[in-house]
Amino acid sequence: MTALAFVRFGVSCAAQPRKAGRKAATKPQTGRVSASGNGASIADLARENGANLKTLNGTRSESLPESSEELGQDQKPAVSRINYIPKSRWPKGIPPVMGAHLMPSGEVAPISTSKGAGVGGVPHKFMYPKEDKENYQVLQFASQAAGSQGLATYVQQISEAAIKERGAFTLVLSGGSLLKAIGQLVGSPGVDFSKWHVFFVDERNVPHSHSDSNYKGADEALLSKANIPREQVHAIRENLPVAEAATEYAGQLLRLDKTVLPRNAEGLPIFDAMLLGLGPDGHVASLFPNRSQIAATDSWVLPVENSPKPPPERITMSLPVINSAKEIALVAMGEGKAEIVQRVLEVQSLPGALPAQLVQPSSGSLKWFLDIASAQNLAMHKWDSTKDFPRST
Ligand SMILES: O=C1O[C@H](COP(=O)(O)O)[C@@H](O)[C@H](O)[C@H]1O
Repeated sequence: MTALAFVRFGVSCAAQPRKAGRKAATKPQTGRVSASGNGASIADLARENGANLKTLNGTRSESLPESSEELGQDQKPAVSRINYIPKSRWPKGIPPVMGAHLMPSGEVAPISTSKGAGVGGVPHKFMYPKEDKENYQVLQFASQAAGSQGLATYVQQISEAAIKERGAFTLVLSGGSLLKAIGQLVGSPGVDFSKWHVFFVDERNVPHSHSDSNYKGADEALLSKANIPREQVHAIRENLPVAEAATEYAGQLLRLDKTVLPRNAEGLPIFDAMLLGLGPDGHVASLFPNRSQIAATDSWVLPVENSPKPPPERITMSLPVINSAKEIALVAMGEGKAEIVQRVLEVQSLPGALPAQLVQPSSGSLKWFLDIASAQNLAMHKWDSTKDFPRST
């Protein structure tokens, strides 16, 4: 049995563009195409879609220099650490599309921490552990615009179902690039924002007016435009010491009526929808590789100090809370996410090295939202082969 279903939206249409300057597809195809048995590789897919194969197959020359000779003497050690991007590569700063960030050490954060795994040998394949994970899906859209539209539609559908069922919809937001997609729902008939309760999976410990604040991003993209009652926007408090902010947020969640935020058998909150971004190092929320927060099982909300991605102080929901959600969307679109998407979906990391691999809802469902650019390194056509790719046994 295959542990992970793969669905392509719209990618079999002729000449779906992925380059800027060509009009992007905005509507997802309604039909679903299973990867199994169609024999198409990502390269085939790219050809079908008019993508430049050389770019798709080439190593990401913008990530790493061709050889250490390109670097000055003082930067050579960075090259030997193959997971690190030399700062000299982008004198004007790391392109935001890479989602890169400087660590307190002054180095640029690793694209992924498991790159060495399997080098020179057979990589260990990442598998979602249980066989009965029919609820885990990878959705690949023909363009970022189509993926954003797909995400908006997904949220709209969950919202409608939840409101019909119990008169409320609970949505947990991340910061970053996915917020704009949800903003598209403003003005959509059929979205009853008055029943929405919005939460934050993580926040940076800065004032809400600060450009680093996830609340600010959500406010600009959605909250200021949609008629969600302010008391139903459950923000992580600003201007508190980080540990207090975490405790205060857990308190906010605990105090909510169970008709709004039900609990599961373990007493954990069941959010209707949780939208997670994917950092270039494999982080989700503010759960960073190899940090103690990943292992925390006794708190709903955790403080983070010395975050490898600035700002250093953050507040994050814990993995048990994330994994109790009914629907989780892991959103990673654009070429800058291609490498980490491949690592997370196909290469088994050391425990804790890729937090995104630990997003495994216990009884809910997980959908990856990818576009053709972020999925370009995946060997999805092999996923159903237990010989080539023993994802499930
Ligand atoms: O720092 C963060 O980064 C992740 C990923 O953001 P993206 O812009 O690369 O999508 C985000 O999901 C998280 O909420 C945020 O605090």
